[in-house]
Amino acid sequence: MFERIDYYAGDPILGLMDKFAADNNPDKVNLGVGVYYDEDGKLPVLECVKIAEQRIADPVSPRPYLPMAGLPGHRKGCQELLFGKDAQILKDDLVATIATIGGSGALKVGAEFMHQWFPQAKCYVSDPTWGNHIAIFEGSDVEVGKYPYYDKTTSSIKFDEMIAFFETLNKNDVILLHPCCHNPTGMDLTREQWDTVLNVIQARELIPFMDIAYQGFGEDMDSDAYAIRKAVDMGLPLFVSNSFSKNLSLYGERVGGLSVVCPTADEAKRVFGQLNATVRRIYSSPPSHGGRVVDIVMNDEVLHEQWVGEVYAMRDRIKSMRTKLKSVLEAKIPGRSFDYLTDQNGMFSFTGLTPEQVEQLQTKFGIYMVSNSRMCVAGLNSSNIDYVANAMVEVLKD
Ligand SMILES: Cc1[nH+]cc(COP(=O)(O)O)c(/C=N/[C@@H](CC(=O)O)C(=O)O)c1O
Repeated sequence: MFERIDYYAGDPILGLMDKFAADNNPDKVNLGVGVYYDEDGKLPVLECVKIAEQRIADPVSPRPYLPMAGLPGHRKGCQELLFGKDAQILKDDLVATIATIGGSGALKVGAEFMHQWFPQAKCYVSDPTWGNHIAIFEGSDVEVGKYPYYDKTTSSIKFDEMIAFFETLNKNDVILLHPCCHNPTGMDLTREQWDTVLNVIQARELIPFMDIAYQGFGEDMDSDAYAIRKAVDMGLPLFVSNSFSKNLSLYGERVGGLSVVCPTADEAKRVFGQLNATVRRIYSSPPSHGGRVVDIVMNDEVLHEQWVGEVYAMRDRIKSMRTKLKSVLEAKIPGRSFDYLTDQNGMFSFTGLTPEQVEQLQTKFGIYMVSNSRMCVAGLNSSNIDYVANAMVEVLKD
């Protein structure tokens, strides 16, 4: 019956978690999956989340189905985080926002919506990008192409090539963009570069789809949303998928959002309805617990302020690990530049190691990076950073 079904080769990122768990090396270090670990190597529960969960736990309340679009407070929290508390588009009801099953769920609903309502549109992703971007859109029968983005030889962005490529695209083609903390390269556009990209998108009548999964880990909550808010200022139609997995450290609670900025309130109403219909036919409604945590943290002023502080502490620890690793490596390999570690933003660094060197790190040292050489810098801490640096020196020498 099922003998013709292909074996699943596994996911290049999530598959690392199982391999890491099975590794008996006492010195093993997980620099694979994009998860923030604290200075003790532990996945934190944020203080603001603890308080929110205490409120949810006492008094205990029933767990009815949520609306297809999720809790209004979850949706409001997404909108204010992405567009700003006083954004005119929110006052004018121009944004259709639903709560989703993480950023992945937001991308999936967005892809399904595009396939249904813009069937001719192709989706273009950066080269390289988060691998699941391609799988999610192709899984919704949206044809996926790649735009030039990262130059491995110079550890820089192929900006002119990217712009030239955008200028060849057709009306309503979708461009999947990372507003900050690019995954997997960590290389972000400058504000001037974003302005140029958005001008081309406007001129070619392309549809920007911005996937922001690390808001707050780059510069700050508002700066990280620069591209999003600039697109709004320009009056562009805009899709935004956001994730609270990393900045609320709620990975397993599956909380995110999908927002669509529309030209009129009537269009926003139409889009909102179809987003609901799309949710209904995929998973009916989003999870309750995570949605309530988002609602409480995002809408309680005191908890929101505490949350921002906790995110910036995570951001700053990652930045300190980047600086430390760079200085240790440059001391051990004089004359070789490791500027990429501090040029890059957010959770990831594209180390440029070859697949063979990445494999050696794993088999000889128990250090796990993604095979494309992506390192999750948030897996580094004071007790493992010298071990990782020495191992990198070893494999770089071979
Ligand atoms: C850019 C991006 N977008 C969306 C997601 C999905 O987030 P979620 O809210 O958990 O559905 C991730 C997750 N990235 C990390 C984990 C993964 O691969 O699923 C990663 O890149 O390691 C991203 O890196």
